[in-house]
Order: sequence, then C-alpha cells, then structure tokens
Amino acid sequence: MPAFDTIGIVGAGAWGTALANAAARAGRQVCLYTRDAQAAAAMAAQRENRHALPGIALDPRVTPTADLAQAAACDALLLVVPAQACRAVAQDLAPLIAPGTPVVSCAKGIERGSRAFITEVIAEAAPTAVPAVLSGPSFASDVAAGLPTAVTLASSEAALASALCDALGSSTLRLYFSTDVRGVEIGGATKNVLAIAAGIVAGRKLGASAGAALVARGFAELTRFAKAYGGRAETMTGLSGLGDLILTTSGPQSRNFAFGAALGSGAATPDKLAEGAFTAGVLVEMARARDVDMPVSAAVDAVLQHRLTVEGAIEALMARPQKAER
Ligand SMILES: NC(=O)C1=CN([C@@H]2O[C@H](COP(=O)(O)OP(=O)(O)OC[C@H]3O[C@@H](n4cnc5c(N)ncnc54)[C@H](OP(=O)(O)O)[C@@H]3O)[C@@H](O)[C@H]2O)C=CC1
Ligand SMILES: O=C(CO)COP(=O)(O)O
Repeated sequence: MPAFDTIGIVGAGAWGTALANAAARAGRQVCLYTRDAQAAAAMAAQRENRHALPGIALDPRVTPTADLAQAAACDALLLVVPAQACRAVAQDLAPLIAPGTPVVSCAKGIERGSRAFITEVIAEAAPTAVPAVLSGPSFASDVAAGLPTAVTLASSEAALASALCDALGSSTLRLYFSTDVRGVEIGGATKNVLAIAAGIVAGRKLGASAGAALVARGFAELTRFAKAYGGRAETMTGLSGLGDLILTTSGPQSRNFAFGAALGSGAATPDKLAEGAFTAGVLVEMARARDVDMPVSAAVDAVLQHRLTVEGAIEALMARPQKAER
C-alpha cells in the first residue's frame, strides 16, 4: 500500500482548511484547492484562510492553489465541498486523477434527487477513483487548533482505510479505520438533521429533559435508518454515529444546531452551511421508501417545508400513539 505522501484537499472552506493543516501536521505535503483564484492567492500570501478559518496559520506544508489538476495529481484526495456540490466537483476531477486514486468524501449529506450517498456519487462521477469516507465528531476550529480529535475513515478495502489513517493521523488527530462505508456516511448525514431538531428544542427553550429525549429518540431512528440501508450497528454507536450526534446536538458551535436554534426562537437563520437543511427531505423520502419510522427527522423536514409550525411539530411528536421503546 502506498504511503500517500501528498494529499490534495478539494474545497477550502472551514473543514477543508482544517483538514489541510491536519494532514500537514501528519507530515504530508498538502495541496489545498479552491475554485476562487483570488482566494488561493490571498491564502498563499497571508498564510491563512481569513474567510473560512480566521486566526489559524496555514502549515508551511500546505500549498493553496486554484488549479484543480495540481490537487488531482496528489496521491490521495479529500473531497471537502458541500454534499450537493460533490457530483459536479467529482466530475471535474474524473479526467484529472490517476486510476485508483482514493477520493475520500468528507461531506456530510445525501444527494437530493438521486438519493445517492456521497461515495456512490463519487463512484458514478469519477469511476476510476476509489471512494472512501471520513466522518466523526470534529469541529473544523477544534481540529485546526490542534485539539485532540478522533474520527473514522472507511473504505471497502481495510488495508486502504488503514493506510489512509496512517497518512492523516497525528498526535492530535486519531483516525480509526472501518470497512463500513455506508454506516459511516449515514451517521454523518443523519446527525445533521437531528442537530437541527436539537437546536429547535434549545431555541424554543423546551428544557434539558426534552433535549436528552430528542438525542435518545433521534439515535433510535438514525440506527433504524442505518439498518435499513446496510450500515452496521457497531458503527452507529461509534464516532461517526453516536459520537458525532452527541457533538452536534450539544450546542451552537454546530451550524446545524445554530440553524435549528434560530428556527426555534423565531430569529433569522444564520447565513452558514447547515447540511441538515439539505438532507432532511431526501432522508425522509429514503426512510419512507424502506418503511423506516423517523418521526424526528420528518418533523424537521415538515418545519423546513412550512408544512408544520415548530409548535405543531412538537405537538405532533408528543401526541404519537403509545409504543414499545425500541
Ligand atoms: N466545518 C466543520 O466543522 C465540518 C464540516 N464537515 C462537512 O464538510 C463539508 C464542507 O463543510 P465546510 O468546509 O465547513 O463548509 P464551508 O461552507 O466552510 O466551505 C465549503 C467550501 O466548498 C466550496 N465549494 C462549494 N461548492 C463548490 C463547487 N461546486 N466547487 C468547488 N468548491 C465548492 C466553497 O467554495 P466557495 O467559497 O468558492 O463557495 C467553500 O470553500 C460539509 O458537508 C460539512 O458537513 C464535516 C466535518 C466538520
Ligand atoms: O460535522 C460537524 C462536526 O462533526 C460540524 O457540524 P456543523 O456542520 O453542524 O457545524
């Protein structure tokens, strides 16, 4: 298995920039791609991504670029753009990468319309790539600051997943490997929708008891969905499932939680990426298609689609028929 000396990061938002520094800290040479040439030049001159991750110096091993081919020539690529942009970016990468190059999805979502998981999107759009996924409880600002963080990296080939963990891991970022690609991506996509629900509960000041009930019942539906779509139970209780659910339902450092809190309090929603708002509808469609009961996610979707008010959604959840706890 190659050592993956060079890592191309495609997408220089908060998470892409944090992962660039993390990979550099692990000893890799890193190419950090943004589609914005001016932003690449500013990052190169200022050695900082002032737009997405202000106050964090770029590691000297990180080279910003607006040349996709330069990033695509690296030994392994991390795809760090919003989930709904992954297909377009993977299509652009397809003619540029060497066959067999690992392309690791770091996005947390499901493609709308196609109902495809992001590793499926990569496999369709860049058929010569080897798809993988990195997910787990990891705020960009924490990782960038070098705070201790642990995540999961999954590929269908255990040896590849393990080699990528070696390439990206450092004393501050610990990676566990897995072959449960589907389970890892389901955890990351679903917890964002549940984080919006947790934010609504907090924004509406429904109390800590309601918040805890929401996380527990949310985890139950996340696990049901994963089972229906081929994820493993042990992955759901791991970093990319329960771990990330706990992190993102804990407070406003999560953009999804902050988005939900604004909905709950009636404030304007922040102008920041909240992936759960894009995932809720497709998640609920996919749940219905396999007869999976996901009342919390369905309530979030109904609020986002203005089919229910926040008040109406809470009433409907509390009025559900009595059932056994499972
Ligand atoms: N932030 C975090 O703590 C974490 C985020 N994630 C996940 O990572 C993904 C990205 O999040 P994050 O970095 O925070 O988001 P940001 O909003 O900070 O950045 C998104 C980046 O993607 C770029 N982008 C969007 N569309 C395209 C496109 N079509 N082609 C090229 N670049 C594009 C944007 O470029 P431009 O500025 O030019 O629009 C921007 O640089 C999400 O799925 C998120 O859930 C996962 C773990 C942690
Ligand atoms: O995925 C994340 C942490 O693991 C980031 O969550 P938010 O996108 O809600 O900020």
